[in-house]
Amino acid sequence: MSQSAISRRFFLQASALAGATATIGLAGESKSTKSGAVAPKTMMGVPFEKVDKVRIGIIGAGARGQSVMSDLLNVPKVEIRAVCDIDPRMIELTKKRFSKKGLPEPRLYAKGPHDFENLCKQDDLDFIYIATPWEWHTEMALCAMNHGKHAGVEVPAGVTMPQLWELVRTSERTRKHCMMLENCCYGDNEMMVLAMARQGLFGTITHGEAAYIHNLRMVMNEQDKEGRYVSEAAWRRAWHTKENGNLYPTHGLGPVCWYMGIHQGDRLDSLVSMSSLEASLSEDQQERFKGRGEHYVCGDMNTSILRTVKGRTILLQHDTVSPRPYTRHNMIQGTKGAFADYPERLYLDEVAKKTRKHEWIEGEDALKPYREQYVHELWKRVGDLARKNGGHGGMDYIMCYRVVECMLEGLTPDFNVYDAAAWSAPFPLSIASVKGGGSLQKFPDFTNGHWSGKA
Ligand SMILES: NC(=O)c1ccc[n+]([C@@H]2O[C@H](COP(=O)([O-])OP(=O)(O)OC[C@H]3O[C@@H](n4cnc5c(N)ncnc54)[C@H](O)[C@@H]3O)[C@@H](O)[C@H]2O)c1
Repeated sequence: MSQSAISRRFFLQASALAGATATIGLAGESKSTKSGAVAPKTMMGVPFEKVDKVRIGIIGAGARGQSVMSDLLNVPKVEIRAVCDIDPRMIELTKKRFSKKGLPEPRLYAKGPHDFENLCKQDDLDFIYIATPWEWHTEMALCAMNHGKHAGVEVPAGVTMPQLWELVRTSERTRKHCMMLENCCYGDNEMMVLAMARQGLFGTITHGEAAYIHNLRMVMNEQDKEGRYVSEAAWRRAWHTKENGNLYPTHGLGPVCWYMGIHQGDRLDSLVSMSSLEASLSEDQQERFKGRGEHYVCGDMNTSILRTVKGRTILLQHDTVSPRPYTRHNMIQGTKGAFADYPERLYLDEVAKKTRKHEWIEGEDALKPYREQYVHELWKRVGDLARKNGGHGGMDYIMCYRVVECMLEGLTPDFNVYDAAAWSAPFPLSIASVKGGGSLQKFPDFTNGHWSGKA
């Protein structure tokens, strides 16, 4: 097993976080390519350099940036020293937040769409968090790494294959981490299922299901009193006029990749994708606004099927326009059992054999003993604080806390640039597959062989 797999296993097995410090000092190894040239060193298993406080810059202080800022300010040993946004209202909100907390105001950057480059040059920053519209993520993460900072980028990390490759190459060249901050990996259910998967409760894992099904029709149209678009209405709807595929793959996919141990002995290999017709967004626009003169091309429901090198399959869906309740599916199937979410339920072959009933174990009382047995160590330690302080039921606080902890203790991050690239790749690959009538698309091996643990 590779060193990175070992360090991750410490973390993923829930009870041994303290033991993870044993991985300090690991370094990636060079690898010769066929042409004889030396490939850049991998970032797999590379720990953060240890720091005694974490100095953070934030690019994008909109809805998400403000929420994560609030979480970060509740994590011990964090200093937010710089904030950038092109919208003066977000700069004002930031000022108010800091003055309310009695904290020194961070350096503020608001002089246009490229002022973030000046933030990246500020020399007293360790980590730059990026929460801007998708089209900016890669450029900003590259800039952060090129100026010697670790990057923490919102989802997805990039929207084209060349962008994802550039992130990988830049992280390897600069030796800076590029983490895509997939907060859903840190949800209490997701971390519990991770512990179950790692401890073999599901047997051999064969299949998973993931999704981002969230009716965002209101969000995509919100306007303030002056008629200006609010938050994601300013940019998200525009993507529906340009691309047809899975525009937001990572919230469901990230946790399933963790359960399957992707990049710890398995790798995403191929994908096929189809989209339904487009109808919900245009009907809604027509009904509420008599249309906006916009033409939507993104099918309401996009369904992709992914296959891993080991032969596991993942159903991955995206629908942000249809009227139905929220789900990320969060489903995992193995030879001994399954878990599915929304609502959460468990199926164990050994229980079914005893009860002779093919029924889910569901409901608070029935699931309680499993929750108690498999609660993740991080949730045990900081779950109360997370629930009190954190966005999205506490998962955002747990994620912020964990990133900071890794930097303070000099640990290998829980995910790296290869995860960012592979989990984001269904964005461009599904678009290509839909264009090709459901054609098969191959995932490249972003890790240069290091996924197998043998390279
Ligand atoms: N992980 C999650 O749970 C989660 C939740 C919501 C949003 N997001 C992601 O976070 C990102 C931001 O989403 P949001 O909801 O905050 O959107 P938003 O529109 O509210 O915020 C984006 C901010 O970026 C600023 N911005 C745009 N271009 C900029 C530039 N060149 N330089 C500096 N600032 C710039 C905007 O002024 C705005 O304040 C998106 O990628 C979104 O997908 C993630």
